[in-house]
Amino acid sequence: MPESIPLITIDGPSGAGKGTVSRIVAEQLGWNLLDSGAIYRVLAVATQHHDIDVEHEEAIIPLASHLDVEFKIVENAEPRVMLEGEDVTDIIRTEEVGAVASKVAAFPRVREALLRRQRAFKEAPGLLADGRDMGTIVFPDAKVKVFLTASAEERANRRMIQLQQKGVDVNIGRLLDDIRQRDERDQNRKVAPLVPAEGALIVDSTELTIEQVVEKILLFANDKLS
Ligand SMILES: Nc1ncnc2c1ncn2[C@@H]1O[C@H](COP(=O)(O)OP(=O)(O)O)[C@@H](O)[C@H]1O
Ligand SMILES: Nc1ccn([C@@H]2O[C@H](COP(=O)(O)OP(=O)(O)O)[C@@H](O)[C@H]2O)c(=O)n1
Repeated sequence: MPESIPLITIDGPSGAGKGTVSRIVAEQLGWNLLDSGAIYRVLAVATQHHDIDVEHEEAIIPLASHLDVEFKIVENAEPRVMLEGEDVTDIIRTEEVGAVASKVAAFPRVREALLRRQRAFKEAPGLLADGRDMGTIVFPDAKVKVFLTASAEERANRRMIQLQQKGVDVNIGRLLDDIRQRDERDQNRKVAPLVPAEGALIVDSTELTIEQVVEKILLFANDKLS
């Protein structure tokens, strides 16, 4: 019965550590993982492939409804993200695609079109879902909700290190501006704005290691689920 499938949601701004921590927690629990941001990012790339104006909600809705996205599981590595059969795993992680994703994500009917697809990830033995509205809109009944954040400076710094490790040339000032703009758009949009869900554990990871964040979340989850 779907009601009995346990859920942990982790929402928060860019660079807070949601993806990293979600992967570790899901692996430790042996649960499924939903990286909802990847779906918005794939949609952003799809608008570019199909020459669709990102300001034009009506044109994006059919693309969102029929988005041909697949997460290919690879042993001991990150899943590969496929759009219409093409591997877009690396392209979707760029800051440019993140910015377009947050534009298309501001359209209410585009979000609506992606709801069912996200909810379908709820399968036994459990689901760890990360994004912006996992605890507020997509899975409001989740027993365990976390809001993971960190200062904008720390998040920009983490992104810089992450991109440098991939060999990408970065400018910290520009990264910080991008992060602030995306925060502003995600927090102030009319539908599904980025806000902590009621009852969420708020974790500020600015001064915490990844291990400390994982430990806090697992403790909270154990308590809520037992
Ligand atoms: N608590 C932490 N301390 C230091 N670095 C972190 C921490 N959490 C995550 N990171 C690093 O920050 C970068 C961004 O994390 P990520 O999980 O992609 O964030 P998000 O999914 O919230 O955008 C990654 O390189 C990750 O290893
Ligand atoms: N559940 C979600 C997930 C992402 N998004 C949008 O998609 C963009 C990219 O999400 P992401 O989670 O991949 O971004 P990062 O936190 O990894 O930078 C965000 O800036 C949001 O605008 C959303 O609106 N709702």
